[in-house]
Amino acid sequence: MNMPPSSETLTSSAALNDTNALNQPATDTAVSQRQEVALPTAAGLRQQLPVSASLARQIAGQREAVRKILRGEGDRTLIVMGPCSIHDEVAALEYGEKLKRLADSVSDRFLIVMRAYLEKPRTTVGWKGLLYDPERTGAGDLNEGLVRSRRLLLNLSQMGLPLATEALSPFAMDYLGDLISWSAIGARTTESQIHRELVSGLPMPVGFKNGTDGGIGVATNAMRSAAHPHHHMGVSDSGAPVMITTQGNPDTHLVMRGGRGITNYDADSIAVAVQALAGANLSTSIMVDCSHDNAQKQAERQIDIAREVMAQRAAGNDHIRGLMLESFLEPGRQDDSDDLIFGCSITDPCLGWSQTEALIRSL
Ligand SMILES: O=C[C@H](O)[C@H](O)COP(=O)(O)O
Ligand SMILES: C=C(OP(=O)(O)O)C(=O)O
Repeated sequence: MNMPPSSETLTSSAALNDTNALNQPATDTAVSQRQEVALPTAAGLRQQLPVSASLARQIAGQREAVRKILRGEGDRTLIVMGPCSIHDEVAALEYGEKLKRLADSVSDRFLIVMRAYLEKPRTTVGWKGLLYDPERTGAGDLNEGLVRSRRLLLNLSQMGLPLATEALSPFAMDYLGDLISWSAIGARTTESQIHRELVSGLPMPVGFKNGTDGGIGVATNAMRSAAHPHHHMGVSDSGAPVMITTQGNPDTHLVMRGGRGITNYDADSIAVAVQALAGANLSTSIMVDCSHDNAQKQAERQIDIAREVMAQRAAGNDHIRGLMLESFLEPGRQDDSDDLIFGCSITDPCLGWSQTEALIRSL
């Protein structure tokens, strides 16, 4: 049966026959509804704020130290700890100084890596971190955010601290990744193919968080995907669109953070996860995130969780290789305002410094 052409078909075939229409630039609604502001290229920012040869050697050594722990070598436990997010560089540097002293004093038992989180994934909307909106006005200023983020990472690295971050924008790592020794893919993005492709090309160990529903299947799929080579679209160091080919990242692991209000740091949950990882022929090294759904947004719960997890490790569970803690100078959290408490989180609640120090020494 001959169907009459739809009005859409008529429009497009009319346009195809109209050479003038073909020569007109398309009015693309997706493009016309956004504004663009030029950013520096990744190479340009790295040149403006360079990593010296000795700092690059330090970071290569720190990545290797993290890798060894996650590969099961040695007795040390990796602890990734620091603020939920950094909104104030002065407070972050003060925290970094304290952390460095603490890290040095327990370095026979722990490798402490500072959380230097500059991008926050939001459940819906909210402040997205220093990188996106350094003045926290809501206007966003990525030019300023990139410079301030890189300068802060450089200053913290120069103190001798290994640094951790969450890789959220697939482009941010080109600007900052040379300063990072361990990276997370968050619960909200572990299922994303784009993030798995990104990890496949990253030069540092990466922890995939379990999904926000608490299930580990998404993270184990992520580990399999990220271990694989990929071809994907991206932007070169000099700002051109390119096809990127990655080799696969052999150093990924699972981070257990609970989900949907249910915790998963107990021995049974960890045993189930180890079995699933072993069954999939993946690394059975596990980091327990003592915060997020495991702590049910109550920062102090991290103390008991960290102790309980370290007790499992002391009892012989060698699969547990790392802990994550959210900690800052002051305990708790605050809503953003013009009258902020110095060193207190404006995102998730954190342990204060004295609680943090006491906890690490007790472990
Ligand atoms: O770690 C921080 C938060 O849990 C995460 O960014 C989500 O925050 P939100 O639910 O407040 O948006
Ligand atoms: C957002 C974070 O964690 P998750 O992805 O587990 O919610 C975080 O560690 O800051």
